[in-house]
Parts: sequence; structure tokens; C-alpha cells
Amino acid sequence: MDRRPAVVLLNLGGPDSLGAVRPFLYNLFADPDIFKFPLGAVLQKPLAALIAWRRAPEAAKGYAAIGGKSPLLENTLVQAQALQHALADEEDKLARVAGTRRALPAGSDNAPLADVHVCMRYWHPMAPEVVGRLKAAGYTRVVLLPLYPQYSVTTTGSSYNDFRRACERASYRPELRLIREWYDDADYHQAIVDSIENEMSRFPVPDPERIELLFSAHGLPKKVVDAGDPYRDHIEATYAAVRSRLGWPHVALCYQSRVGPLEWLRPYTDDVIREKAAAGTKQMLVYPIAFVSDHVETLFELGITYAELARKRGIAHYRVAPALNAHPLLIRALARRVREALA
Ligand SMILES: C=CC1=C(C)c2cc3[nH]c(cc4nc(cc5[nH]c(cc1n2)c(C)c5CCC(=O)O)C(CCC(=O)O)=C4C)c(C)c3C=C
Ligand SMILES: [Fe+2]
Ligand SMILES: [Fe+2]
Repeated sequence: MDRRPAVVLLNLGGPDSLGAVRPFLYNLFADPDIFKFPLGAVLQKPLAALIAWRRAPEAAKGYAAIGGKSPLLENTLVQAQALQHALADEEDKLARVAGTRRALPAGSDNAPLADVHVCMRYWHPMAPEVVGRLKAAGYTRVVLLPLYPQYSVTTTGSSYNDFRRACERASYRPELRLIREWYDDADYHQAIVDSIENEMSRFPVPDPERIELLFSAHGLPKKVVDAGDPYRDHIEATYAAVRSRLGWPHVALCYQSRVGPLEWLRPYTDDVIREKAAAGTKQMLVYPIAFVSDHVETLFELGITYAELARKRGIAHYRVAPALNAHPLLIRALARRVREALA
């Protein structure tokens, strides 16, 4: 039987309990695409175990503060479901527009263009189990769609390598297509603008002239960018596009979530919060520009840690816009990219 293709949403994954924090961190630090230890491949795993063990108690505090686990899987599953619906509507609409509504399988008036699955990099469901399911179901075409709009070897690159390795190990050879990046999508930009305008209305003085807007992107060690990773260029292009669509006067781009002793992309979000506070900012809105799903770095780092910092420094009204999650314009952007990949 010639099956519909599969679309696999790729995301980072997060611990589903406090007990899972350490093994999740181990999986992350053992990945040479995200963290290459200077002492070479032999020591990667023991050092990953050591760092995971040292970092786990601190990291667990963040997960404890947001309900004892990462909400990333739930949020990604909601996105998968929304995309599944969008692909069904798309098929229906396309067939009607073309005047060639094809005979669809019995009982599925709105058969979707593809079946949407989720695959996480560092916590379940991970590539070996997802690949096993796809193989058993007999998919011969698989589109990989990272939920990272901007490409980095540490995120999309790592997930792609991991997925391909799992296919090889399972002797599974579907036609694989990777949607490498989609930071330039106009619907995605408009979704961000909508979300910012919506959040603005919650300030006591809902006036862009009176709000400092920070676009906070996940950071990356500077040496990764210096070695040619396009992530910073993609972030800057996203920032420029959204900024010109939005037209607000007081905006800045900064980078959060640095880990370890290396220098990361600057300016750091906490430094910018301090600077703006010192300059007298009273209303601040933070938009998590590199994330399309809420998780520990938006809910805890931005929503709790930096909120406390801002308040202590005198910023009376500090808000974080939620990530897009299942915003209809985001889902439309994703559906269009899938359709293009399948064309
Ligand atoms: C654009 C997205 C991301 C990039 C780029 C990225 C790079 C990167 N991250 C680490 C280390 C950690 N990341 C952690 C959590 C985490 N990272 C991302 C996204 C990007 N990371 C997400 C979505 C999450 C949250 C997952 C969740 O639980 O919901 C963590 C764990 C949390 C913590 O201990 O702070 C670490 C560690 C590095 C080293 C890196 C680039 C080299
Ligand atoms: Fe990260
Ligand atoms: Fe992080």
C-alpha cells in the first residue's frame, strides 16, 4: 500500500519528572553536536555524566518551579495535532480549488496530506522509538520539520543527525526530507507581531512609546558561531523582519540561557535588563524569539528568574509574551512548508 507521508516534528525534549532531569542532562551533554569536550570523544560520556550530575540539582529547581517537569512534550503534541488538522483542511481546500477532489479513502472525508509525529532529541519519545514506529507502519516518505525556525548545528543539525543514525541502525530507508529552516516565513513573523500586540494591551500604559521590548533568543557559545553556524544570522534576520513589521521604537535583541564557562553570544538578556532598569524603564515586555513552544527557559528563566531581577531593579511592570505554541498563523506557516516539501 502506498501510504501517506509522515511529518516528524523535531524538538529538544525535556524531563517528564524531576527524576528524569539528570538522565535528560546526560543525553544533552553526551551529544557532540551540542557540546564537544576538548579532551576528545573517549571522555565525552564520562564527562557528560559528571556535568549532568553536577548541574541536575540546580536545573531541577527550574523544573520544580514550573510544575515538576518540562511542558515541552505536551505543547509539541498540541502543535502536532493542530498541524494534522491544518493538513487535512489543506488537502480538502487544495482539491476543491483544483476542481479535482480526489477519491479519498472511505470514512475519511478530510484525509490529511500527511500523518504528523513528534520526535525529541534528549527525552522521550526519542529517535529510536519513533523510527521503529514509522518503520513498522511502512512509511516510505518522511518530512522532518524542526520546531526551531532558525538553523543551528546544535539543534536542527543534531536532531537530523540523530534521526538519520536511528534510521541506519533500524535498516530503515525512507525518502527523507529536512525542512532546514523557516525563520523567513511571513506568517511566522505576523504571528509574533500579533502575540506582542496582544501582550501589550495588558500593561497599565499600553503604549509602544512607553514599553521597552526585548527579543530574547536562546544563546549559543560564540565559538560555534565563529566556526560558521548560521544561527545568529538567522536570529538577526528574524529580529529585523519582525521589528520592521511591528514598528515599535524601543526594541533590543539579546541572548539568554548560557551554560558553562565559555563566552556566549552577547548581549546577555540579564545584562540588558539591568541596563534598561538603570536607564529608568518601568514597563518591559520580553518576547522569546527563538522558541515556538513554552518550556523551562521561557516559563522559569524569563518568567520567574528574570522577572525577579527586573522587579528588584525597579521595572514595575515586566511581562513575558507566551511562545506561539499553536497560534493559527504559526500552524499555517508550518503546513505551507510541509506542502512545499511534499510537492
Ligand atoms: C534555539 C534553541 C536552542 C539552542 C540554540 C540551544 C543550545 C544549547 N543549549 C544548551 C544547554 C541546555 N539547554 C537546555 C534546555 C533547553 N534548550 C533549548 C533550546 C536550545 N538550546 C530548550 C527548548 C530547552 C528546554 C527543554 C525543556 O526542558 O523544556 C538545558 C537544560 C536546562 C538547564 O539545565 O538549563 C541545557 C543544559 C547548550 C550547551 C547549547 C549550545 C551549545
Ligand atoms: Fe538549550
Ligand atoms: Fe538552555
